[in-house]
Amino acid sequence: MAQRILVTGGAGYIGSHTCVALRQAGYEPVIYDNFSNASRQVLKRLAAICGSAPEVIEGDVRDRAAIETALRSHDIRAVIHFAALKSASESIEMPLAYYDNNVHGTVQLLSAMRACNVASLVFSSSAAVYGDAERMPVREDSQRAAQSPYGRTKIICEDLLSDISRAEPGWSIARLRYFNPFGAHESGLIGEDTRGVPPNLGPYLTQVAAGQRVQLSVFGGDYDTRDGTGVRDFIHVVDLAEGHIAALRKLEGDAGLLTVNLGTGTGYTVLEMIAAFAKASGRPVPYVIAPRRKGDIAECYADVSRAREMLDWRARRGLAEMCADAWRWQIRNPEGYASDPHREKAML
Ligand SMILES: O=c1ccn([C@@H]2O[C@H](COP(=O)(O)OP(=O)(O)O[C@H]3O[C@H](CO)[C@H](O)[C@H](O)[C@H]3O)[C@@H](O)[C@H]2O)c(=O)[nH]1
Repeated sequence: MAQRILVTGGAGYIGSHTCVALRQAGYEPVIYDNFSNASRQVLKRLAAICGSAPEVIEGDVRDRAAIETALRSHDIRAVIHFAALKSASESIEMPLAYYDNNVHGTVQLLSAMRACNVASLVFSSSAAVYGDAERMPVREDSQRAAQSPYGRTKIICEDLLSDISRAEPGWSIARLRYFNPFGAHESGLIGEDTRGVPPNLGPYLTQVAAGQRVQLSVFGGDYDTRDGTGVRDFIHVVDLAEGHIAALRKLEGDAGLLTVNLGTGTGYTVLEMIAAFAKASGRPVPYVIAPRRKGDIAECYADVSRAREMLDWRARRGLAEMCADAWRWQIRNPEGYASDPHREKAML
């Protein structure tokens, strides 16, 4: 029987793509999600892609008893822990919610896992832990210095995981530091469903190209980069999802603690992203250069050598594919998962 993997936050953007990758790799994902920032529609879409929907448990990661029940009743072997709040800017306004969901949630999850003898964990960390790193591409052993409460919750969880793995050697833990996910599954059935004003470049760009927003504000045109705008490592969400399978496989072999960047190793500027997206969509992307955004850094892209060596994984999809897939998702789902149900029926 396929090994069952509990995927907290499995109905979210990266989580849903990881459920597809898990099925393709012969695992059985069990989604654990409180749907606070995800749609139940994703389940139908996963069924259309995978042949059947994964099992779903509606629950909160801060509910230790509910996680224990989920782990025991589904004979779970490992956990991929996505469930968290993820907006750096929002975290500045509401730090307590971030510490509660991200740190307290992880403590509860780990306690439940220990009680149930489930000792294999893939943890969602972020390039946000690096802050304004001195050297690019940034290596895993760079100093961490987060710029936001969100980034600090990730550092605290990373430290918690290293302390636990030192104290209790039975654990197998991968801390994966994601760079900037973009794109969607090639089917156009699952993608990033942003509620309200998108805080990140990818969905904002997509909505401007679709005519849902008038123009993009480019935050800062005077950085010390090749065209003055910020540089980031945009990674196709399906590549990112596949990185989790590589990590899971690695954990099956060795106990211990791994920390790995999941990026492409290539940085693109905001203006390069705009040009690539305009090309992929065939639509103009009006923009204006605006003041720098508070807390932003000039550039951040990954050193990917450890991912290659330790996980035998690398990103395979390029910028054009990322943009084309994001655009397909957008035009098929102009309102995200809340799009017209008749239209949805026609798609499935
Ligand atoms: O409307 C926008 C949105 C973004 N940007 C620019 O686009 C780049 C990327 O910004 P994002 O908000 O998309 O992503 P960040 O790199 O700021 O942060 C994201 O990636 C980080 C990891 O690198 C963390 O995970 C963080 O939580 C997540 O929001 C930055 O130069 C930003 O200034 C714009 O110019 N206009």
